[in-house]
Amino acid sequence: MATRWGLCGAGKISHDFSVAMKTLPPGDHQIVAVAARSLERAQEFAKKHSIPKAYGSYEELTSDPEIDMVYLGVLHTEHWRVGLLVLQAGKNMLCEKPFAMNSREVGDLIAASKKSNVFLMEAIWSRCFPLHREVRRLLAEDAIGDVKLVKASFGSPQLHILRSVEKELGGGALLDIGVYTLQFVLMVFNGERPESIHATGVLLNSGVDESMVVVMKFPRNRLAICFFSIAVSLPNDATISGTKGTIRVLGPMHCPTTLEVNGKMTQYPLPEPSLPLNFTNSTGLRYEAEEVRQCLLKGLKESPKMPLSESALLTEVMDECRKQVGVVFNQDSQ
Ligand SMILES: NC(=O)C1=CN([C@@H]2O[C@H](COP(=O)(O)OP(=O)(O)OC[C@H]3O[C@@H](n4cnc5c(N)ncnc54)[C@H](OP(=O)(O)O)[C@@H]3O)[C@@H](O)[C@H]2O)C=CC1
Ligand SMILES: O=C1OC[C@@H](O)[C@H](O)[C@H]1O
Repeated sequence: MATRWGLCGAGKISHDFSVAMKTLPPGDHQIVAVAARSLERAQEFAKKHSIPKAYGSYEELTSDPEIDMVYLGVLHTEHWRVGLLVLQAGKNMLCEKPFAMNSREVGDLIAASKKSNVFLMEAIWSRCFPLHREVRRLLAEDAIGDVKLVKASFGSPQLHILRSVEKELGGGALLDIGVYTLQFVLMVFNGERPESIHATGVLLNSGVDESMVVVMKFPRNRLAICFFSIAVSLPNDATISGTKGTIRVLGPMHCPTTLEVNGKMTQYPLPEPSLPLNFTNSTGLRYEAEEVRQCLLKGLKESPKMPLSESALLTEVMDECRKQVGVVFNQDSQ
């Protein structure tokens, strides 16, 4: 039986997610409904993507018994509020990154999923790409010896995008794109907690971070450096340096298709989209959708690829970076 999806939010990422779903077998995945804050907008989206049902509120979608899994594609600032609505209604949920605005909100989402005994995953789609399976295999087999240093960058000029720059919309480089570089480091170090974090950054007038550099030290003298910016382009790649070799994930490291291991390149091509996309390589969103389906089929409540404990740690690291750089959201004082 197909996994029956409901989409909360009819914005840019929900569009790309819907296009990606078209690259999967319809017998495995179906989008049965979309909800937006306005019915008209939901209906327009549903028509474009041939989705049978459209709702003018998220509440209506969460009480649709035909939905197995909700994809939450609303702004960062809405993940907590709408996420709680979904989880408390007893629905499984794949929540766009960043999971929420801070550790308190993430803790609430995790607690709500446990209380309702439903599946929950932060949509760190990078981890579901086939290339990542290979990276994990190489690390597990010690193919590059002891990992000593990890480096990851993500720069994307998006100062013209309101949600990237406005504090009330959850703006800043860290939560939007820095999150990918930090999760990469945590993935390499198997969810271990860093011993120390040093973050420095540059703020926009709105008080959110334009650019940041984060240096972390992990147990057994292992280091990581992440740098990211919403003002400039960067290589957007990631390098894992070990005593016996190097693994490089070429840009775009958050949705990667090229892997270099000790100088040898391998490509992992993506399917072509049936409609124009808003973001790079978005047909790769298919892999997280399939990961969710496989977890549901196994009766899992979280994904081993992005466990809830790692989402919690990732958010704690981001909280600490924001504290050091001086980015404070209203949500931090609630
Ligand atoms: N995995 C990936 O590669 C990507 C992930 N994302 C993540 O997806 C999420 C949405 O990003 P994106 O699609 O670019 O954003 P959009 O600007 O397209 O907004 C998404 C939805 O958020 C809701 N929304 C918009 N403005 C407001 C507001 N002022 N108050 C309350 N809700 C609002 C709307 O829902 P409605 O339609 O119901 O009105 C809108 O459709 C973010 O958390 C982002 O991090 C984004 C891009 C790429
Ligand atoms: O997840 C994302 O990846 C691509 C970026 O441009 C976008 O802002 C971000 O949300």
